[in-house]
Amino acid sequence: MTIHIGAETGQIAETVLLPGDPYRAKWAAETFLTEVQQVNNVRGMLGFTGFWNGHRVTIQGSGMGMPSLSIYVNELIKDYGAKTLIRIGSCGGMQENVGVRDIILAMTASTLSTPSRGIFKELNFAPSADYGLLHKAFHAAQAKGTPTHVGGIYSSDVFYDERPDLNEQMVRHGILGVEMEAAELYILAARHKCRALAVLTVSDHLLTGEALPSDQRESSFGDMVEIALEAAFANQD
Ligand SMILES: O=P(O)(O)O[C@H]1O[C@H](CO)[C@@H](O)[C@H]1O
Ligand SMILES: O=c1cc[nH]c(=O)[nH]1
Repeated sequence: MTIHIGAETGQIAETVLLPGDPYRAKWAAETFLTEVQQVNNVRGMLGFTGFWNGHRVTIQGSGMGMPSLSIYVNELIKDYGAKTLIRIGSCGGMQENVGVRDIILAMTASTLSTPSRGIFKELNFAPSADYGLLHKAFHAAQAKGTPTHVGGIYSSDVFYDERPDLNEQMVRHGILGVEMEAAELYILAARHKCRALAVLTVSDHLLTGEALPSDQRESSFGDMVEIALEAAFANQD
């Protein structure tokens, strides 16, 4: 049991999927896992452990933004021994060829700042995904036929952005989408020698203004969860 996670030692699997939304954790656990046990409800940040194709996996909400994710990921790694951490999140599309419902596999995550800024000081560390997970996720997505993009994303500290000039530069430099957690996940994984990846579903588009209606989100998000699970456990069957 930690300050923010009520699970007993041993109740968290080595592989953890991390949606920002705790209700997405509940939906994904109930939809994709068997023998599901709720392992956290501290602050309503729901977490569940169960099995997928015989593999033990935890799905734990991370909250919105890097400071929140940092709390859960620090405790999952340091107190519960998590080794593979895959974010399953929504994001805003930023390129014309990226459509709503498409999947983005975040190879790198640019930022203005992260909770780790203080330790890096003048170093502009480049947060990047675990290549093995990225490679497996790409093949899993291709096998499904889900439109998938691999490349750089932007992890923002704000949802309501006031810097259109910055967005212009990111679009110009090929950034695929914007979300709010992946960069700090990648940094923490690097620091603690864990594997991390962000698998994202495009829920809205910054250039077109298109947004996925809430009733259509579940099925699109399903592909993302399956891709994450297949990547985590590829070659382990
Ligand atoms: O859908 P989730 O995983 O929460 O991710 C995205 O949605 C939230 C903003 O609405 C932020 O957490 C952002 O990263
Ligand atoms: O952070 C996010 C998530 C979804 N859509 C956005 O535009 N931003």
